[in-house]
Amino acid sequence: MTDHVCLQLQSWLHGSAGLWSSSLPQTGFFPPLENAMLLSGTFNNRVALITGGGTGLGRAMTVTLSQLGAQCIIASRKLEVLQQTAEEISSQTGNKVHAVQCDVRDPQAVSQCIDQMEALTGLPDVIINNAAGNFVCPSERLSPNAWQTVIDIVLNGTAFVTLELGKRLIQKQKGASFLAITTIYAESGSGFVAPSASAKAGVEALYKSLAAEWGRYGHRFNIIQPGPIRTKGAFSRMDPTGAFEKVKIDRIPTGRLGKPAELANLVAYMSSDYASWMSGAVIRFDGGEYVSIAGEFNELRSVTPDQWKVMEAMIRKTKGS
Ligand SMILES: CCCCC/C=C\C/C=C\C/C=C\C=C\C(=O)SCCNC(=O)CCNC(=O)[C@H](O)C(C)(C)COP(=O)(O)OP(=O)(O)OC[C@H]1O[C@@H](n2cnc3c(N)ncnc32)[C@H](O)[C@@H]1OP(=O)(O)O
Ligand SMILES: NC(=O)C1=CN([C@@H]2O[C@H](COP(=O)(O)OP(=O)(O)OC[C@H]3O[C@@H](n4cnc5c(N)ncnc54)[C@H](OP(=O)(O)O)[C@@H]3O)[C@@H](O)[C@H]2O)C=CC1
Repeated sequence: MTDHVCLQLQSWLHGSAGLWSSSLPQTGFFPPLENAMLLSGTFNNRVALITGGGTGLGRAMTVTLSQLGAQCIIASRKLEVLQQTAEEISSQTGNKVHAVQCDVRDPQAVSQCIDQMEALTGLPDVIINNAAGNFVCPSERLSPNAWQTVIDIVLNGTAFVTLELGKRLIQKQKGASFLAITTIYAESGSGFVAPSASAKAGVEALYKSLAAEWGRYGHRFNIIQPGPIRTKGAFSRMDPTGAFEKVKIDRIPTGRLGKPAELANLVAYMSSDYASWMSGAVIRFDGGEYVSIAGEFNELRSVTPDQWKVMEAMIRKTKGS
């Protein structure tokens, strides 16, 4: 028996058993709740700008904020996509969603887009910097333009939107909540997405800096780092073959991907007056993925109770160093 368990352990250590496969099957402990969490009317008489709000996670944020009473503006490059999303959400919630075309890489376009927005709704109370560009690529294959494109969308785009709106809000003495959507690897860095990691780290530095500087103008700045949540935009560029999805799920302690509506509830809370004392916060929202990857001994999840008996006996038998 003991020899058999030792052999199993050796085979596991040498990688013939799945390193990340847990000895306990996930039993659906963490079902997602996808309805809007806050009270209806929480965002009545509020205007929310969501960059990249036409698709994926930005779209889900727009649905939730609109359900809760906000008048939303969604902005990105593809006007047709924005218009369709805006119409669908407006008719679903009864609250107007406006579509405004804007390439956040271009500061003049950003300024014009904000002019348009001011004419439509006045300056926003809630700003969600969600637009992004990303793709997996070995760093030695990146061209200068590939690097620059991601930095321009993510870091410069967020800065142009935030600074232009911030200046106008300060001028009008109007408070606002700013939120940036980054990623869990903004902190750790990550191979194969170096431009995105660098840009998202820059966004976090910008938001923490402004949280300190612009609280005096009534502005809050917070950050959410989502873990993997299925969207066409992300998954088609991060896992085009689908080969890595199971690996990802296996290393998430809650045993599943996140849902767009779950993230949208957190966005709504952090953008609402219920969070008016929250500024400079960085909230990781990843089902436990980050700590699961980081912990030195977390692979030991694969050790079975029989294997633990053998290992414990070996450890206890050892005397001295
Ligand atoms: C290990 C397990 C992995 C499993 C993963 C599973 C799930 C994912 C989990 C987590 C996700 C975590 C984080 C996600 C972060 C995100 O940001 S996801 C958001 C993704 N959404 C988007 O990217 C939408 C917008 N993107 C785009 O429009 C385009 O993709 C692009 C960013 C490229 C910008 O488009 P455009 O301005 O039209 O640029 P170009 O096509 O002209 O390209 C500019 C230069 O970039 C080079 N380039 C483009 N694609 C690639 C590529 N795949 N590889 C290498 N280089 C690329 C292109 O050649 C241009 O450079 P040159 O001019 O040729 O030098
Ligand atoms: N899904 C996930 O697992 C994760 C996502 N994230 C983050 O969540 C956010 C949303 O991503 P997700 O919904 O998955 O992906 P999407 O691709 O659906 O969203 C990205 C959005 O950004 C917009 N966008 C891209 N370039 C520009 C630009 N130059 N100017 C204006 N808008 C632009 C796109 O619209 P258009 O093409 O019309 O311009 C699109 O709506 C991003 O910040 C991403 O980094 C972070 C961690 C995990």
